[in-house]
Amino acid sequence: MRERLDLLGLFRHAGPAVTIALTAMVLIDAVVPAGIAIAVQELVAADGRSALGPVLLMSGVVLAGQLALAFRFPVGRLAADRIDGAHRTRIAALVMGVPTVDVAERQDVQDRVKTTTAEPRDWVDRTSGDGAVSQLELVGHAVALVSSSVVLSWWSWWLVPATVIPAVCFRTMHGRQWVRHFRIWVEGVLYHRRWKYWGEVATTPAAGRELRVFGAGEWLLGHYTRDMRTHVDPVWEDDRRVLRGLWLALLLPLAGCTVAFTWVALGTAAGQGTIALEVAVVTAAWSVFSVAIRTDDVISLEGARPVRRAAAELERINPAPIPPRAHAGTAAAPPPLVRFENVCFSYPGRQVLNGVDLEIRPGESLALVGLNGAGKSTLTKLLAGLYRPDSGRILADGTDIADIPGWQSRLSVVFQDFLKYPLSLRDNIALGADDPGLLTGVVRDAGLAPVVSRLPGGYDTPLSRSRTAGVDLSGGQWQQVALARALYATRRGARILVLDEPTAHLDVRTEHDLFQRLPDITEEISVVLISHRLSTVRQADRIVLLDGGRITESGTHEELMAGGGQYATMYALQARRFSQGYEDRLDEGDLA
Ligand SMILES: Nc1ncnc2c1ncn2[C@@H]1O[C@H](COP(=O)(O)OP(=O)(O)OP(=O)(O)O)[C@@H](O)[C@H]1O
Repeated sequence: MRERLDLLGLFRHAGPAVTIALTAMVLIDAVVPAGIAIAVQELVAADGRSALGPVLLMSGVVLAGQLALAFRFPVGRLAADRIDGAHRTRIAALVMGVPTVDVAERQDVQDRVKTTTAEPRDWVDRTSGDGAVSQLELVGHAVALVSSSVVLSWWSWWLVPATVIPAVCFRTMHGRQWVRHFRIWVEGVLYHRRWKYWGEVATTPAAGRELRVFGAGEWLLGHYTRDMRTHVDPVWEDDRRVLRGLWLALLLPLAGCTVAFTWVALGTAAGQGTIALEVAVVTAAWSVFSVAIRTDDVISLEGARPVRRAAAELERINPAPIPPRAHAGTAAAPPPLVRFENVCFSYPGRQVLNGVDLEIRPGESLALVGLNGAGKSTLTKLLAGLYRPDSGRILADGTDIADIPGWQSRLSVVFQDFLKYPLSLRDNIALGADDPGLLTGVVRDAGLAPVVSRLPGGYDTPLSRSRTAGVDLSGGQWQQVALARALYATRRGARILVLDEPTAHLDVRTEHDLFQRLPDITEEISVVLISHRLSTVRQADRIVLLDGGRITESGTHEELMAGGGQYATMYALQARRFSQGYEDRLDEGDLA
């Protein structure tokens, strides 16, 4: 019951006009049979008197019914779409509202997000909006039953249970058959996906080449048929069962109608009621029957249930309000002194940081180096407050960053896997906080100015081939866009700039130019730079080496080289390989 009320409550997202219009149409549709019964009664009873009134009544009822029928689907679609829009926005806000990313990364959270926001692909898939509209229609069915019952009771109140009870029993039985059918279908959905997959493989040109060359067509069709039969055999078997059961179940409302028709006919013959009343009652009994056999809402309600449940479970993740951005023009505070104190952190089943002690001093450029998988990116995500340490603390000017409101707006990051928005260059950099005065400067600093001059629409060129007049950029140019985005945030108040492999896709010259400019463009900002190219990090004020979950070396390039530790070994090895023309990344095997 609660789930059903919740569904009706979703109409608050459809807007009052649409909700009122749809409710009116559903109610008109529901009372049309009773209205026709009354109009027919009036017509028959007119008998010689002017039939103008009854004819007008009949015309009005029929017309209203037809109009309601014509508008019900588009208005219902509009309501469902608005509800779905609000529902999906709410889910996105819920997930976005969690300041750390560990919750969003959880498999159970991902599964629920997928369930609750998926577009319907198969006949069993339904959205929240579909469920809400079906629930309203169910209310309409109840109104239809009540209004027809009123007409039936004019003959005898016994006619109401005699017709309505078998009709409700039929609806319940047939509804259960549909729910069972639905569940059988859903149980085999894994095989459904598989045979869909085999079907796609069989018909795509790329796969077609391989299948022909390797003569694997028969093998693939075998899989296709086997998986399809595994899924559809139980469904077809249940189809047959439903059809067999439907005949038996239909006997119930038919028996109710037959009793009503016979009773009324015999009564009229015996002079118990007028012909006019008989016609009205027979029409109402037919209406009860027709309401009983409309069970299409059952699938919508059942299909929307997992969507609603997943949404309710996501509601429990308890989001915080999305933190405000730092604003341009506000006197930006100087960069803080950041201290990692004995920080430990694990992903599920894997400890990555094991007692990190580290200082990021105000305004310094700090290079963080280490082998692949050492935990460098993880450390910067902890700094950005995207994860919380399992133990230990990260302090900014003595306060735990978890207790600093809007901490994330004080940072700017170029992530290794930065996003490429299919939007204009302007939006890709400003992310909606447009300030033309800042844009030109960061584009120049990121080395993007020549690219912008070649774009057909300048800053407003969509960076996606799928958009009208859109263009795509090269990997290196996209990286410059990500850098410009990060620099833009620093101009708006961020005071720590994290660069995680910011030049991995840049050519040597562009990279060299960028690092030459970096000290000037990041003045009064702390910079944390992660790079595998040790030739580029050597210019940093300080270099720290992360190994075995701890900071094991710290100093300037010269100090670390003189120390002869792991950094010195890595540097020497990389310099040698570079001079021989090899790629300059190192992994554990190189140091053995
Ligand atoms: N979201 C995650 N869930 C589970 N494990 C993760 C996740 N992100 C990273 N890891 C694991 O944590 C370890 C450290 O990863 P991280 O990306 O921090 O290393 P890194 O030093 O930045 O590596 P690279 O130099 O290759 O970029 C790796 O073993 C990685 O597989």
